[in-house]
Amino acid sequence: MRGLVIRNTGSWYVVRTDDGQFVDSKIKGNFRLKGIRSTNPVAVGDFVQITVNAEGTAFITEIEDRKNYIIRKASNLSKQSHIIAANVDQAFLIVTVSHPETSTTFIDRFLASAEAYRVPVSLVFNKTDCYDADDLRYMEGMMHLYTTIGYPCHACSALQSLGIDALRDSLKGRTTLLSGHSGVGKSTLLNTLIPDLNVRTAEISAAHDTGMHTTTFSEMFSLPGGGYVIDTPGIKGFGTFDFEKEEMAHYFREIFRISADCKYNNCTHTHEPGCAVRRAVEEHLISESRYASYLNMLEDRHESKYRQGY
Ligand SMILES: Nc1nc2c(ncn2[C@@H]2O[C@H](COP(=O)(O)OP(=O)(O)OP(=O)(O)O)[C@@H](O)[C@H]2O)c(=O)[nH]1
Ligand SMILES: [Zn+2]
Repeated sequence: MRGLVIRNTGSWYVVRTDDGQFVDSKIKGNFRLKGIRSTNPVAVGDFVQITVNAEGTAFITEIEDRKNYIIRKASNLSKQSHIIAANVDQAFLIVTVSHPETSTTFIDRFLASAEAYRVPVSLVFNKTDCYDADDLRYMEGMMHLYTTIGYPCHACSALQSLGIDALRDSLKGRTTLLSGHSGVGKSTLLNTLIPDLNVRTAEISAAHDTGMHTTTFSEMFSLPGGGYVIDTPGIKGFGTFDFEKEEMAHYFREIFRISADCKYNNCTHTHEPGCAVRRAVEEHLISESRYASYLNMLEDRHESKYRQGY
């Protein structure tokens, strides 16, 4: 029987079969996936084949090829990775202008890593109900900036259900990873999008699930209008990605576009003569905050923060 892995609690996986049943499943035998040494060979978002036992539980016997997957290193020194989610269509980065403020550095790092993983991102500005005039003006500026670069933006209040319809539209029929700092309102948004969520999570949480609510595991929720949202508690960004100094610009779309005009094709856009990027920053064609994030990531590269994941 074919199904979708919607939840992982240690050695057990909850599989939603194509005919809508939830089956607690375990891995049979040793799965070795090409190219990755992973602590969890099967991840939320995987399509699998299962064989149901007499007790009603099942063995996962096969994993279908993945369209993509998002990983982070299991620990700093480990070569093993943890797969956060598989087969992701897009990510929603939930941000707030205040209560708490999400920094542009954090946003730009997230966007850069999403570029590396080739996952399209939309920015969702939440808590608009508690913004003052300055906050709103700042948010509009940010929305303009990121929309221009090519990231769709939404404004909403998860608490007051404002701006939720537009979100629903772009979530429909897709598998969306939900990310953002702690406290920006991810859980609140999930509950607004899926009003019977509490009931549903209770329903699918099987007997084997005891003590595993430490929210370190990703979980997939099906949306009333079709599509899925993946909640990744405790994971603020995409995992690791390695890159050379000259490649950093690839992950900043507008910087990359303009870098075609730099004098040197290995330009790092820091000090080189004839740098079109630095000129564009001076002429306000590239935002200073984006350029600052770019420099910031270049510096951090030496400390290999991005190899460690976060
Ligand atoms: N004013 C206002 N408060 C909100 C809104 N959305 C969430 N909050 C509040 O912000 C706080 C944090 O919300 P959560 O939904 O728990 O945030 P989270 O992103 O899930 O946080 P973690 O679970 O720590 O990752 C709660 O007190 C919510 O009531 C909103 O749209 N407006
Ligand atoms: Zn340059």
